[in-house]
Amino acid sequence: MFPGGRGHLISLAIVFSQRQNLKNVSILCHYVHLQKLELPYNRIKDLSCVSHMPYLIMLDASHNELSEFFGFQPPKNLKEVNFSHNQISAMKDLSAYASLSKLILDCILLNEVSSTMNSCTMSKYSVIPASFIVRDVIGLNVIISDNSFSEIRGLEKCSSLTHLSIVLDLSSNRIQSLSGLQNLHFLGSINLESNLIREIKEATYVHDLPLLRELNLKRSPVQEQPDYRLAVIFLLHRLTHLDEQAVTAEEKVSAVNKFDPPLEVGAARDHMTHVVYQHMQPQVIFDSTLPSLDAPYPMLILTGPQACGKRELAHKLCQEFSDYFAYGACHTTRGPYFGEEDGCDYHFVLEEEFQNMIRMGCFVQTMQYGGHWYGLSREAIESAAREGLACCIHMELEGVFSLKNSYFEPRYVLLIPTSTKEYISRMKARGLYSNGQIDTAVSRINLYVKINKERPGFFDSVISSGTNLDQVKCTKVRDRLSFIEFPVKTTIKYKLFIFSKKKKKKAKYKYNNCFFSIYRFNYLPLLHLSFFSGDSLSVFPQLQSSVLLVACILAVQVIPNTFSGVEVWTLGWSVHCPASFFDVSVSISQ
Ligand SMILES: Nc1ncnc2c1ncn2[C@@H]1O[C@H](COP(=O)(O)OP(=O)(O)OP(=O)(O)O)[C@@H](O)[C@H]1O
Repeated sequence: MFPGGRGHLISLAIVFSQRQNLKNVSILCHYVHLQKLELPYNRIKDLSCVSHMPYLIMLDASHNELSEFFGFQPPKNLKEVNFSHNQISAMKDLSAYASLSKLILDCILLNEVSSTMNSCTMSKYSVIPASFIVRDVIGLNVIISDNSFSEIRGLEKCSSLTHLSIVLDLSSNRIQSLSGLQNLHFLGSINLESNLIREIKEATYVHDLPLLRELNLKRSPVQEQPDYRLAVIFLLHRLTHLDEQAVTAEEKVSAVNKFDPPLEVGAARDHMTHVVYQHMQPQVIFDSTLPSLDAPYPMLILTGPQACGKRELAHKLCQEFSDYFAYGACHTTRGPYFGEEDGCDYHFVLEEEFQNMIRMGCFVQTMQYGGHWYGLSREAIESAAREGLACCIHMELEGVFSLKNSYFEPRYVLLIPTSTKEYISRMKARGLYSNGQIDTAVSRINLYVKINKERPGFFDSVISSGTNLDQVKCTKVRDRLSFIEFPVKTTIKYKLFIFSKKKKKKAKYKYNNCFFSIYRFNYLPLLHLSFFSGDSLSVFPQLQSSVLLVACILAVQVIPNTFSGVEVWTLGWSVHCPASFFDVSVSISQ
C-alpha cells in the first residue's frame, strides 16, 4: 500500500481532492525519516504513528476525523501543522513542540481548552488556538480562518498568545469587533480580511499592543468609512502594513495632521484660509497698515486658558488707558452669557453668518473652542486703528499661533494660573461651566506652560493670573509692556501728512475722470487710486511710471478688481509676484 524503501523516504503525500476511506496509518511508523507528511481528506482518527518520525517538519492532517490535538510524541523539528477541518474539541499544552511556527486550525469544533498551564472552557464561537507555551518562538502563525466566529473571546486566557510575537489569522469569519484582542500584547500581525468590522473605532482595542505591525481589514465594511486608511493609521501609529500595503511616512504625517494637527499646522491652515478669502475681496488700504514700515501697527494680545481673567484684564486696560488701547471684540457663535452685550464682549452671530464672514474674508484668524467658533475680524482691528489706538484682544493659544503667521506683530502677554485649585474654584464660582469644560480648561494650563518653557520669547510677557484684577495689575501690564512704545492717538494721524504741493493731509486728485489720492507716510509715498464707472483707461500709461516708482520704494500692489483692461499693465509687476512681496495692497475699484 505504501511506497517501498521506507527506511529512507523523507516526503510522503497522499492527497485526494475528495474524502477517501483511509483510516489506519499505523504502518507509517516505519517511515522514520519522513520530513513531510500530507494526509488530507481521509478518515484518519489516530496519528500516533507520527511519534516515530523524529525528523518530521511539516504535517498536513486537515480534513480528517482527528479528535485528539497533537496525539503523538513531539517531533523535535516539527514546524508546520495543519489540523483544519477535524473534530478536535480540546487543546493541550504545546510547550514540547518547541519548533512549531505555523498552526492552521480552520473549521475545527473547539469546545474546550485544557492544558497543563491553564484551562478555560470556551463556547463554540470562541476563537481559541490553544494554550501554546512555546518558548522563544518568534512568528508563530495561528490561522483560524473560514469559520463562523462572530466575536473574539477567551484568547487572552491562552497564555501562548500573551507570550509570543504571533501572526493571528482570523480571516473569513463574521467578526464584528476587535474586542478580545486587547490583552494579547505579543500580537505582531492580525489578519481580519473578509469579516464584518464596520467601525474605525474598533481599532482602539488593539491600540496598546506594542508589537502590532500588520493589520489586514481588507474586504470589511469599515473600508467604506470616510478617511478609513488615515484614521486607522492615526489610531495605530506603530503599523508598518495596513491591508497588506506598506504604511508610508507621508501617510503617517498626513494622518497626524488630519486628526491631531500640531498647533503650527492648525495655525497655518487657519491663516491660509483667511488670506485666500481675503485676497478674493476688493483690496483696500487698511488703517492698521498705515503707521510705518519699521514700526508696525501696535496690538496687544492677552492669552491664557479660558476664564483665567484675560478678558477682564483686557477691558480694564482699555478703560484705564483709554488713550492707548481699544478693546477688539471678536465674533463668536456661542450664545451670550447673562449680562453680556452684543458688540461689547463679543459680536454674537449664528454659525451660518460666521461661515459667511469667513468666506467674505472678514477674519484675520478663527478658532473652534468648546464646540463654538471664535474669530478676530479685520474690522475689529481697523476700528481701533481708525481711532489711532492699539487694539487689545484676548484669545486662546491657537489664535496666537495663527496670528503669528500674519503680518501683524502684536505683543503677546500670557496670563497663567499658578494655583490650579484657585483656578478651578474661580471657574466654579462663575457657575457657567460643566465639569468637562473645567477639566478641559485645566488640562490646557500645561499646554501654555509647555510652550512658554520650550519657546523662550514666544510670549513677550508672562504674568500669573489671580482672582483679583486690580489697578496694580493693569499698571503692571502697562509697565511690562513699556517697550512696546504704545502709540498715542495722534501718532498715527500726524504721521500721515501730505504728499502734495498744497501740503494737505491727504491729497485727492482728479485726472482724466480718475480720482486718486496720495498719502505720504514717513517720507514714503503711498498711492490710493479710485476710479469711477466710465473712466477712461487712457490714464494708465501716464500713471504707470509714477506707480512703478512708488512700487520700487514701497512695493505697493495694485490689484484690479473691476477693469479687466487694467490687468494688462499691472501684469508685469503685480500678478506674478508672491503675496508676501508687497507691503501694502492698493485696490482700484469702481
Ligand atoms: N478669536 C479668538 N481666537 C481664539 N480664541 C478666542 C477668540 N476669541 C475668544 N477666544 C477665547 O476662547 C475662549 C472661550 O471664550 P469664552 O468667552 O466663551 O470663554 P469665557 O468662559 O468667557 O472665558 P474668558 O473669560 O477667558 O473669555 C476664551 O479663552 C477666549 O479668550
